[in-house]
Amino acid sequence: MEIRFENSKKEVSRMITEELREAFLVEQLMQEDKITLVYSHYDRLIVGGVKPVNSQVRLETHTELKAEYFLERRELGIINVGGAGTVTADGQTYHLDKLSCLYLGKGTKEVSFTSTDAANPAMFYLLSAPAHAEYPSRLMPKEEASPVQLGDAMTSNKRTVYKYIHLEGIRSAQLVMGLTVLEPGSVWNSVPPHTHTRRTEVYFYFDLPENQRLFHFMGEPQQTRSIVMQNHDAVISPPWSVHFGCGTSNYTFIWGMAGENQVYSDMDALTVPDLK
Ligand SMILES: O=C[C@H](O)[C@@H](O)CC(=O)C(=O)O
Ligand SMILES: [Zn+2]
Repeated sequence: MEIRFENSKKEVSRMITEELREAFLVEQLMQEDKITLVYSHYDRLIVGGVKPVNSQVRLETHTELKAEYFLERRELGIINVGGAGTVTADGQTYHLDKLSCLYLGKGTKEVSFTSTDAANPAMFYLLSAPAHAEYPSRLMPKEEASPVQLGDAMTSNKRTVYKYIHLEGIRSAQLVMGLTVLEPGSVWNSVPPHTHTRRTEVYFYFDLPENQRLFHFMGEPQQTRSIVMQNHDAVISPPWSVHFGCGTSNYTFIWGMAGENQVYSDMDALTVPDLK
């Protein structure tokens, strides 16, 4: 597991492209038959991915956690972005079709991932936050994730937000998680943009065709920076940073947050002309 520490606003404002990518971009999370994990010190979020093909893959603890098992003091949100698969947690088997979400609460000891069909493997996106209270594990298919329509075709940002782990959905100690599907022809996500110093956010982009790219914007609103991303890359958004993107094609993304509170609508809104 890779460990990444924080960077100050001032430091970030002076970073060259490579430094910015090294600090915030998490590349290619979906590796065959192994778990990729990055521990960010922004709200201690762990971002990861696993694509089981030929074998069952287990979630192991890591020396940095000083824990007997990964979820001893943590909770985990899982969203499948591939073919059908199963997650087994302490003997209980959960079936996840594409875009189903599974929440595993603190105290879950054994976690493993399998694909139903090796020819169309599951791809599980993982986001974990520290948890000091136990909430029940729960599966939620996309159909139950309260869709909200946002944006307009005229501003190329027509999209549907699905919330899974939040105050009115799957309850958690601090994790908030869901996904946003852009309509064909719409390419701008999270515009008009916002910040929320109360929470760190991580974006994971998928269903972006191989030879297309996503321009993810970060930084202070009056000093934006961009990171060019590919399908299955994630990006860490510090609490003080804007987070929005534009694709050269249609795409979908998972957003996830942790921090001071769990109120989804508690954003500090910006207008497009606020940006520099
Ligand atoms: O704080 C909330 C997150 O940035 C996302 O939910 C926003 C988003 O998916 C969108 O507007 O498209
Ligand atoms: Zn946000």
